[in-house]
Amino acid sequence: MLKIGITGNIGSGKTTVCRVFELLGIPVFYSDDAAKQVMTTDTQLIKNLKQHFGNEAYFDNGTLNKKFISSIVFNNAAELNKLNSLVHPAVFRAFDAWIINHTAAPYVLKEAAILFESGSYKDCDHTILVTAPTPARLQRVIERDNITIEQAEARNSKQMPQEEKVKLADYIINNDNSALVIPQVLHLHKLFTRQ
Ligand SMILES: CC(C)(COP(=O)(O)OP(=O)(O)OC[C@H]1O[C@@H](n2cnc3c(N)ncnc32)[C@H](O)[C@@H]1O)[C@@H](O)C(=O)NCCC(=O)NCCS
Ligand SMILES: Nc1ncnc2c1ncn2[C@@H]1O[C@H](COP(=O)(O)OP(=O)(O)OP(=O)(O)O)[C@@H](O)[C@H]1O
Repeated sequence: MLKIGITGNIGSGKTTVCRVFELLGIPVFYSDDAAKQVMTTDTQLIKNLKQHFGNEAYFDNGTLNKKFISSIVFNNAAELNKLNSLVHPAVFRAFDAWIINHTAAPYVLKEAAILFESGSYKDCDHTILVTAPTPARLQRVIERDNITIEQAEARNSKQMPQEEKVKLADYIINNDNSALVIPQVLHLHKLFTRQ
């Protein structure tokens, strides 16, 4: 079974594109969601995160204080690296456990915002990059997450530039509204299922 990594910079529309693959019956592992999941269920990881970021990283009811963590990591590269080094091994384990339940699928998608930055693209048979121009991407996340342009730019600046990712990706899905997304998805689906 093929493992396909799918990524794109913040606001590119990778989650939206993944929903189309799901409509075709393709299982999608959402790394961002998995990260949030392990950060609230893996007791050793929770302990390590509290030890490093302080008890404020969690609310009293055990939920993650995303605003607090974001305010630290998206303004400091070393802190983001530390967060990544604590969280990513648990996400990789979650993916290995997840894929066991999807061996009947012709291929699976691993959606990750930082597929190339984290090096996890090396474990994938192919990679897809979802692209859109930076101003459109920032505008989308400002509206989706109700954040300021400065906050959106800070997050964007922590990611490898889209033009670098274009060089690394095997396939591109253009989501700038100049081309329809569904035919691009169907084209790749045919390739991966050898239809
Ligand atoms: C910092 C956290 C708590 C903020 O949560 P919040 O719900 O507010 O934002 P969300 O997760 O939707 O992230 C917003 C966007 O920021 C970008 N982003 C998230 N994590 C990272 C990261 N480690 N490096 C660079 N960009 C990132 C992505 O484009 C993402 O879609 C959260 O992003 C997190 O725990 N990140 C670390 C885990 C991680 O690396 N996740 C990404 C894939 S495994
Ligand atoms: N072609 C498009 N035109 C306009 N809005 C779009 C388009 N594609 C996606 N969006 C919207 O832009 C926002 C970002 O899309 P989505 O959440 O799929 O991006 P993402 O790449 O997963 O982002 P992030 O890395 O921030 O999680 C969403 O609100 C989505 O509905």
